[in-house]
Parts: sequence; C-alpha cells; structure tokens
Amino acid sequence: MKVAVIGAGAVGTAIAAKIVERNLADVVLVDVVPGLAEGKALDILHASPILGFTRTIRGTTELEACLWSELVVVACGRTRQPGMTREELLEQNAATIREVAATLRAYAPGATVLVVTNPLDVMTWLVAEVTGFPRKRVLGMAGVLDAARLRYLLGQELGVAPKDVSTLVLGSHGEQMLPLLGYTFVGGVPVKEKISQAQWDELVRKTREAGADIVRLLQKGSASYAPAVSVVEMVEAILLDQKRILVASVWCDGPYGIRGAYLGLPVLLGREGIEAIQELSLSQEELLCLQRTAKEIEGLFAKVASLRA
Ligand SMILES: NC(=O)c1ccc[n+]([C@@H]2O[C@H](COP(=O)([O-])OP(=O)(O)OC[C@H]3O[C@@H](n4cnc5c(N)ncnc54)[C@H](O)[C@@H]3O)[C@@H](O)[C@H]2O)c1
Repeated sequence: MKVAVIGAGAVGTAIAAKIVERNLADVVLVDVVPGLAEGKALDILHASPILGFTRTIRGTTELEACLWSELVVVACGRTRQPGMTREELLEQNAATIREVAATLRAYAPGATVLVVTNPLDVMTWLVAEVTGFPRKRVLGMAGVLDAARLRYLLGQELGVAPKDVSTLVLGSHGEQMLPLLGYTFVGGVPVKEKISQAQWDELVRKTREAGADIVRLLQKGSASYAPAVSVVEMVEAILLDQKRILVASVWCDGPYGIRGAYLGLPVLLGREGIEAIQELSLSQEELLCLQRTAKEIEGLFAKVASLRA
C-alpha cells in the first residue's frame, strides 16, 4: 500500500511519521524545498529500530513520485500569520494546489485524495475540479480536528476524559463552523443536561478561535500535531476500510438542501472514500446556518475560478 504526502512541513511530516509508525502504508513524502523531505524521511526512519515499524518512507522533491499512490494527502502551502483568516491564504495556496492536483491527475489517477491545505473547503473543491476525480474520492479534513478541540474543552469544563465526550462539528473550517449541541454527549448523557447554554456558547467560541490562538502563540506557523492526528484517523479509516462515521469536507449535491458545495458533513468513510453522506435531523436554525455557509463557500469557488482568468 502506498501513500503520498505532499508537503514536508509541520503537518505533512507529522502525518507521514504517524502513517509509518502505525505500519499503515509505505510513504512518499514530497516537498519543493530541496533536501527537506529527504531529511525528514531519514529522521523518521532512524526511529524505526526503537518503535519497531517496518514500513518505509522516502523523501523527494519530485511530485511525480506519487505515481500509482492509493491515497494522497495534500498538506502543502502557506499557513496563517497572526491576525490572518484562513480565507486570506486563498490566492497563494490556490496556485500551489492547482499545480499539485494537475500532477495527481496524471500520475495517481486511482487515488483517493485527502486535503489539509487551507482554506480547506475551497482547496478540496479545487483538487476535485482540477483532477476530475469522482468526488467521493476527494475529501478534506477539518471536522475531526474541530470536534477534537471541542471535546477537549468540554472534558476540561466537566472534569472528564475528553475521550468520553463525543460531538459533531459541521459546516466550514472557520468562523462558520457549526458544533451541534444536540449531538454532543458525555459518557452517553446529552451534554445539555450537564451545562448551561452560556457555558456551551463560550466553549463554541473557544473552539472557533482555537486555531487562531495557536497561530498567535507560535507567531510563526500554525497547529500541526492535533491536525496530523486527525488526518491519520481518516487515513486509517480509508486504508483499513473501517466504515467510520466521521465529519469530512465533502461534495454535497442534495442532502441538507445544499446543491453543489464542499463543506463539512458526517460521512461513512471506507476504502471507496466517501461511501455515503449521513443526513442528520437538524433544527431549522442549524439547517439555515449550514445552507448559508454553503453559499459563502460557493462564493469562494467563484473567486478561485476568477483568479485563473
Ligand atoms: N485542515 C486543517 O485543519 C489544517 C490544520 C493545520 C494546517 N492546515 C493547513 O495545512 C497547510 C500546511 O501547514 P504546515 O503547518 O505543514 O505548513 P508548513 O509551512 O510547515 O509546510 C508547508 C510545506 O509545503 C511545501 N510546499 C509548498 N508548495 C509545495 C508544492 N508545490 N509541492 C510540495 N510541497 C510544497 C513548503 O515547502 C512547506 O515545506 C497550510 O495551508 C495550513 O493552513 C490545515
């Protein structure tokens, strides 16, 4: 099994390391900076005697090395600077993603592509547009991370292990993310029975700002460890055909009254990529929020398309 990880920065390198550590697949790590991916790959391989993994990893500057990969993780491009929104990365990252996607179309035509690059939903759409791959094979990671951040915060608030908190965060990876109070449970008990609306609102605010808080603290670069772990959760679900139900940025053309947008929805994830979109029962307000978000993301598609003209 071969996985290509494009971008040997903070996120891409952590993803590559976790894939081989878990013996999920052999990895090709690609970066445009000479020596970077090769150096990172060697560093990871030197851990193999201690961690006991047997999968290999190779670093290269050649995008063509993704040849016949079954899964490609796209984690290249710019990160936010303090004070920036993810959307402000659109122009710079669109050019990079176009180039990468054109290579994938030629060299990895059977691959499932998992996008990490921001702004997430629109970059995922761009990969689908340029590759022309069936849309069930092009998806993005954000909802797993946003839910993990909310689960952590709820665990802290209630003094329980974050692992025992479950939740769903739909919509976009940004200001418009939609955490679902009615689908949030602590040890199987609805969280509504444990916290007030004001507490919930505050935790949602902190979740929305979690990425920006890390950017501000780091001053250079953005979150990488939890994003990488979130991506590998999805990689595992795909490679091992686990039929997990996870939130991914996916092409929605009908469900939730949304026609023609990439945004975060719960899906059944397996070897075929997106095997189904789960339709949840939402309040009128939640549904409207999701539909409004889809419209905003569609606006970004148009903006990317105009950049090309
Ligand atoms: N979806 C999410 O939840 C999420 C979370 C964290 C980061 N991100 C995004 O992931 C991206 C990567 O983040 P990072 O922290 O690893 O950034 P980074 O700056 O550490 O690494 C990015 C790497 O991409 C490489 N690159 C640029 N153009 C390339 C190309 N054409 N081919 C191959 N490599 C290329 C750069 O040389 C660099 O090494 C950013 O856009 C960031 O905003 C998304």
